[in-house]
Amino acid sequence: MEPIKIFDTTLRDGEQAPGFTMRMGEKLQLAKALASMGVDVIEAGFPAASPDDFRAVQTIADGVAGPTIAALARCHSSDIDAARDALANCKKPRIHVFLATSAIHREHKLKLAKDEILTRTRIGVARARSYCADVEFSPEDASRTERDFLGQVIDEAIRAGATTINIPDTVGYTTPQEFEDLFRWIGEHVPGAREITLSAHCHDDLGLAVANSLAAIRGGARQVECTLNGIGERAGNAALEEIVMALNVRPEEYGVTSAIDTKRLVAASRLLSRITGIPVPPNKAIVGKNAFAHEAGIHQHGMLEHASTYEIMTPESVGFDGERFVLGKHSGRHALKSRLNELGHGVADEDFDAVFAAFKELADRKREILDADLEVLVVSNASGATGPWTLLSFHTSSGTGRLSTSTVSLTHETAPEVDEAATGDGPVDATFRALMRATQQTSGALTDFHVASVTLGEDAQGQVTVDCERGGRTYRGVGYSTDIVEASAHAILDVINQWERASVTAPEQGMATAGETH
Ligand SMILES: CC(=O)SCCNC(=O)CCNC(=O)[C@H](O)C(C)(C)COP(=O)(O)OP(=O)(O)OC[C@H]1O[C@@H](n2cnc3c(N)ncnc32)[C@H](O)[C@@H]1OP(=O)(O)O
Ligand SMILES: CC(C)C(=O)C(=O)O
Ligand SMILES: [Mg+2]
Repeated sequence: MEPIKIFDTTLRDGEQAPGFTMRMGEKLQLAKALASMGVDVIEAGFPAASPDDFRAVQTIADGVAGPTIAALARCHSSDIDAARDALANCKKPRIHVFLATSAIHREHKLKLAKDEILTRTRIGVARARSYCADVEFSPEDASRTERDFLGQVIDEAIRAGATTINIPDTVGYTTPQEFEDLFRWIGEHVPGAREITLSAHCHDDLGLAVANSLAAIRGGARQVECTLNGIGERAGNAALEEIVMALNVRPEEYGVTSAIDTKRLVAASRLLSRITGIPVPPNKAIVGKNAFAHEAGIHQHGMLEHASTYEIMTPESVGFDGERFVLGKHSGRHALKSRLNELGHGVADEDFDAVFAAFKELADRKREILDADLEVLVVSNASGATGPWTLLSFHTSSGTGRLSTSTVSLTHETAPEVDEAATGDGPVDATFRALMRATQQTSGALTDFHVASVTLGEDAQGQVTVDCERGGRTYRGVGYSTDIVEASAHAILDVINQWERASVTAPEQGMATAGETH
């Protein structure tokens, strides 16, 4: 396995993207995290761009040990001198000089002829080399540059002293096949190209930045330029974590190995996200919240049998400590049973179908089922206090300065559907009255009402506890739902069911029940 250099440009190309500006202390913190992760080169900034950029490069050059610290410069003597000055105290400095070479950039932007590009390249690289033994040259927009001319420019840069030639796909235009071929061509046709390091710098305008970087490696690149989370100009740069893990997971494909401590990838990604305030998309490869999460029942079953069924790398290998098994509407019996067992809520086989049905019903209403939701499911099922009345549906309306109304539809174990309506002081009172009327209860009063959130979030379940008084005794009912009025209806019906069950077993004494409080 040959070593490959990981050149991180999060602090330069990454910071160029709108919304990703970082402050000095934040840059230093990120640079230290990159150094601990084992990146070979940190491009710390573009010193000529602003006094702040100059100071950031200087601070990182002075304060971060380990990696080479690179500073970017145009083919302008003042830019190159600024890079030299910012790197003055650096143990491993690199000046990175660039100049666009494609016809589009030459004619429309730089307004320079080919021979002027060659001259400026020579002068710029030689100046940088007179200051620093490590000089990188980038022919900007290389992938849209005429091949012969690109070869001439690279030759000129190598002869002027460049030790790394970086081939940027500045606008994300190339394809993997074309880029691999370009690197092979440079290695075979440009004198001295095999004596220096060839590097790839890809942008993601067509979503091909990582694929193109990997293709460049196959073509002979031994340095790849990339950013954490793939941030950078427009659609971004190639994502560091994706390149590194592709090399790790498929070494036989690329034949190179990086020095990155992959266990630090997730932490570095999160640090960047926290600094910039820009969240990592959940489906982002390697570092996204869902990168190792499974909700689908078939996948969860496979994972429970053997993790390799649906994972090509372990979460530990990238430092992922997030949720793995997410219970939701797509989950199946295997995953539910396994989670309940983990929580210490083993459910008997004969009860499991009921718990699973209640789980699916809740999952249709709630995006994610959390452990507290499972506890509620198990507790509701274990109480066994479900009948004889069941709430089919309800509707309430209420508003400022007007009575609330509630209509309810119920079924009874031994009777057809019943519909009733009532008004009250608020939707809970109206629902209480409608339920009393529908179930033909002649006495009983709602004396206390308490609502609590079972879990957090906008679709959290509410737990409603009601106390109802009848014949000098207080009966307690509990209901759960993502809608608190519905949870109230379930809680009230829980009490009414206790009354009915009590009157069936001992009608004349009004016997105490499981839900009774004194
Ligand atoms: C592909 C890349 O990512 S390249 C890096 C891009 N990054 C940045 O541009 C961020 C930092 N840039 C800046 O702060 C500013 O653009 C500065 C300070 C560098 C220059 O600012 P200004 O002098 O006001 O010039 P402005 O940005 O408007 O235009 C760029 C100038 O650089 C010239 N230029 C562009 N690239 C190069 C180059 N590689 N070598 C020499 N000159 C170049 C342009 O032709 C233009 O020259 P002109 O002013 O003579 O017309
Ligand atoms: C400065 C160069 C390397 C660059 O960022 C690009 O061409 O995308
Ligand atoms: Mg770039």
